[in-house]
Amino acid sequence: MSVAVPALEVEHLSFAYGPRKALDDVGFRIGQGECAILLGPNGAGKSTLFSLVTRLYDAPSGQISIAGHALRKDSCAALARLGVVFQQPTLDLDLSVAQNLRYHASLHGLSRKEAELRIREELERQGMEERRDEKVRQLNGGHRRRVEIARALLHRPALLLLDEPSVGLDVPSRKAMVDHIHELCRSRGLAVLWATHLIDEIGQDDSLIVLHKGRVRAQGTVREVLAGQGAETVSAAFHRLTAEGEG
Ligand SMILES: Nc1ncnc2c1ncn2[C@@H]1O[C@H](COP(=O)(O)OP(=O)(O)OP(=O)(O)O)[C@@H](O)[C@H]1O
Repeated sequence: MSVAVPALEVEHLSFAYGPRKALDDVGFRIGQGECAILLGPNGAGKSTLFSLVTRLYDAPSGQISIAGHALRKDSCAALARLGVVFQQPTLDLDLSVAQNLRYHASLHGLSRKEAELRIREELERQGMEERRDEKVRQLNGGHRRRVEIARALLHRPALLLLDEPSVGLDVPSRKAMVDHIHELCRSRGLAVLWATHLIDEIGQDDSLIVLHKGRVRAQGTVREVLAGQGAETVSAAFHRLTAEGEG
């Protein structure tokens, strides 16, 4: 992939549930190595956006491209470059860590040998290698999340979607996860779209996309969004942006 190709490009994306508009002409780009935080109050359209990027729903209008592959025309190539961690855990609790990961690797067509190499690499990266033969049921919430992130990375995606992955984690587990994701962006050039309500998870170098009532209200680096709102904190900028149009 050339440097100029964004990991995710969304153009003129709209979606409605019957008469209810959920997304209205949404557009943004996420470059390689960029960690983009998606902020929005309840009902802003975050889950709808994720459902369209993962192709759970088809977008009737607009265009989504993942690593240069148009999702509608070239969906296999586009989805092959996508990793996802859903809000609800999706591991099989009665399989071991390694079995869960092997299953995912085989779905992505990795050879057994390549799968074993990558499983070891991802588990080591998160300090989980010695837990590989334990059943997922025996792991705590933070460790389960680590396995889910390892699984989402096995096929080396260009873009990782994270849907509030830190919900329910204790403070040390959250911090470990946030640090790990930022490190992946820096060291591997992984691009991330991360939906969260937790403003303290945002890093200095992250970019922000603020969604409200189905429209992008602001996007840019943390500094640009703060300057645009004349705000000192992300929290203050967020409240200004999402108070507009209320009532
Ligand atoms: N299945 C559905 N049928 C009808 N309306 C829906 C459906 N799912 C979502 N909506 C509506 O679409 C809009 C966007 O919802 P969405 O769930 O995408 O927002 P969200 O930002 O993910 O919210 P939350 O933070 O609460 O998960 C809301 O007005 C919501 O009520």
